[in-house]
Amino acid sequence: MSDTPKDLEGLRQRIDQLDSDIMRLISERAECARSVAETKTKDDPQAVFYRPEREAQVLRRIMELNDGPLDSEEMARLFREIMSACLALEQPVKVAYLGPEGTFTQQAALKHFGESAISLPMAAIDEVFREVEAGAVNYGVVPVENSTEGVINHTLDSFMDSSMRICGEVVLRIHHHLLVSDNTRRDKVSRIYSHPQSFAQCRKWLDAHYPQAERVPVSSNAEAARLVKTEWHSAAIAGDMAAKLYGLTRVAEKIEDRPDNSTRFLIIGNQDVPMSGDDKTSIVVAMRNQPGALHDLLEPFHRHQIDLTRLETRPSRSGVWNYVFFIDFRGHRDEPRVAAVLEEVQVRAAELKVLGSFPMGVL
Ligand SMILES: O=C(O)C(=O)C[C@]1(C(=O)O)C=C[C@@H](O)C=C1
Repeated sequence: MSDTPKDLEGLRQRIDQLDSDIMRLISERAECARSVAETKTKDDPQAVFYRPEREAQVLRRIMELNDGPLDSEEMARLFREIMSACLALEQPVKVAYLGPEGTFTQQAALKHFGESAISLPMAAIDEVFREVEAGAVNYGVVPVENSTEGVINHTLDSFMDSSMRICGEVVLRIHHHLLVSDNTRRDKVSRIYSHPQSFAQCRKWLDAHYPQAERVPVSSNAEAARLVKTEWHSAAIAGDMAAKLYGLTRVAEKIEDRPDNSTRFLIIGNQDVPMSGDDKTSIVVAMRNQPGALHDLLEPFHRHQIDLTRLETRPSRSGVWNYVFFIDFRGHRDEPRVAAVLEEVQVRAAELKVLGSFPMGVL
């Protein structure tokens, strides 16, 4: 770095030169990806181009190699976009998400697949499942749990009726803002629109700042933002994407009660994902309704020292007062230790479905 020029003109010339080098290297990388695609289709005409385990490895490696000055997440985000563009060159990937446009789920889809993916909004979670199942899109993105409000039951229930598998996860920090339009009389806000989950995540802030305003629940944050455009006495609680989409202004930023408020989303698809080196597995298990059933189910995990990351109970679709358990744990189904546990659980359970093994969310 000792030959780095010090004057503005010299620095800009250096940047131009570096940009040319970066562009040449990105093009070379893209050529490589194109050759990867040819190799994949030569071996298998039905080849799958998107490889979640490889993408996770590429991003983790970049984060490990990086020594600044950009922080590792920032660097990984740049590579996320390069890979997204390379994948689009192999085959554009089509992703359905819980819409409408401007929702946090769209943000999660773009964070996971990058801006070169074609993303299509769906009106409901089961529609996302149906589109993937029908082959109209390659993957789907649905929310599964929020750190403040807990699990999204609709998503768990959709897995019970579906053969879809989980191919990945993405965690998004959720920041809510109070938004108004140019027409809003800010001192006269008497109605606030938002999704019920967002109201719940901002309850204390609303009680403190807008105790008198009517809270009107709507189907999504983006819908809340859309409604505000036409009413002078209304505001919306929504995120940045919705604010940008509808040209709204933030009156108050990051109004969520908990600063670590985040939502986990799942990537659903038709493929079994190989090991990436840092994976998670999701299963759904129905136990016979008898004393000690939950203990019997969990005991093998404890004995094989497998780390459970989540356990949810949902009413079973068959029979009153029967329950199924959704369990997430660290490890991949191809690891011998995990395979052994799954075999034992299979014997003890009335029914076991492996929803998928997939890379832990990287970004
Ligand atoms: O390694 C592959 O299989 C590729 O297709 C290349 C590549 C990449 O750009 O690095 C692109 C898309 C895949 O999802 C994973 C990685």
